[in-house]
Amino acid sequence: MIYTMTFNPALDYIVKVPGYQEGTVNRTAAEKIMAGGKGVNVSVVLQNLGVPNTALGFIAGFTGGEIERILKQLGCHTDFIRLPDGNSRINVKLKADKETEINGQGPSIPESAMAVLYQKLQMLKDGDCLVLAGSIPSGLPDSVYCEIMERLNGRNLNIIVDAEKDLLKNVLSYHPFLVKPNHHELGALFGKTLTGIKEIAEHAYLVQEMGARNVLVSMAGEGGILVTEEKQAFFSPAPRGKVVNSTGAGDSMVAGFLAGYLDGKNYEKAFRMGLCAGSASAFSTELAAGNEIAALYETMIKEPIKQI
Ligand SMILES: Nc1ncnc2c1ncn2[C@@H]1O[C@H](COP(=O)(O)OP(=O)(O)OP(=O)(O)O)[C@@H](O)[C@H]1O
Ligand SMILES: O=P(O)(O)OC[C@@]1(O)O[C@H](CO)[C@@H](O)[C@@H]1O
Repeated sequence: MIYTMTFNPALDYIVKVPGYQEGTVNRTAAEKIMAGGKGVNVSVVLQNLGVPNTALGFIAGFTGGEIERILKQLGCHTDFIRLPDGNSRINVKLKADKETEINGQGPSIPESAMAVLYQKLQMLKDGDCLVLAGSIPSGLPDSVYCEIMERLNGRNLNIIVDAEKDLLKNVLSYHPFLVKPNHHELGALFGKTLTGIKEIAEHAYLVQEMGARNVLVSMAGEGGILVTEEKQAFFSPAPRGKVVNSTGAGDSMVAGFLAGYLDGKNYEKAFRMGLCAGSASAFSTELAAGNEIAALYETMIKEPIKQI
């Protein structure tokens, strides 16, 4: 079974505001509310690919209720912990000439709720996957993903981490199965701006030396790089298409990678599926549907993936 864990789920309020101007009243040309948060998005895309999974996390208030309702409507299985106070955040995604995001802080998570989470995680069995994805509400320490991995140490689990800065750095020594920074996040780990495939791949190898088993680096429209535990490195450009909404492209990539990997344990297939799921979401108003991912995969399978 696959579990996704989102500490800070959100309602994503996606607004199109052509000609947006600061300091004045702007009117939207289109708007949409979606359930969001990185682990939540992974769950939705896995579900769209027909891969059973459970979305774990904390929700609060009327916004939390709406997140759960939307996910159920999409056919997702959820097992959220309800917090006593506050509201799950609303993250604003402003699509104008440039894309601007305002992500909320989210409700605080009391120790009693953390205890319920740790209890719940005891249900994970050998062979299960756990996706730890997204930021954590302020008030929780940057070591919280480590704490989870520490408690699960010794079990035969595949743990995937999609996080940045110390939240990511701290888990590496626990040997996660996969980490998926984008190339900016990868550079930030080393206090650098990375350019070019060679430099990005070299730093992906460094992250592997720090403990990650597999490192998948997403590069938005430039594609991605995968460094595997078999010491192979692949680069592929992204499938071509018209970008409509790239929110959640990275999460879709994680879902596609996992779905591809679990179907035959082949890293090249997993990488292709990751790229296709990421791009299919970027080319769609919502997160990618299974048939949209499959259609890109059919095109992409005709081209060999470059080993670097
Ligand atoms: N402009 C684009 N054109 C084609 N594919 C794209 C584009 N943007 C994203 N993708 C696809 O999605 C994958 C992940 O994108 P990206 O690197 O933007 O992830 P991310 O930064 O984690 O995104 P997010 O935080 O918005 O989920 C890319 O590797 C690519 O396959
Ligand atoms: O604030 P975080 O947890 O880093 O990111 C949250 C978020 O921006 O990530 C998803 C896209 O990847 C969105 O659904 C959501 O709003």
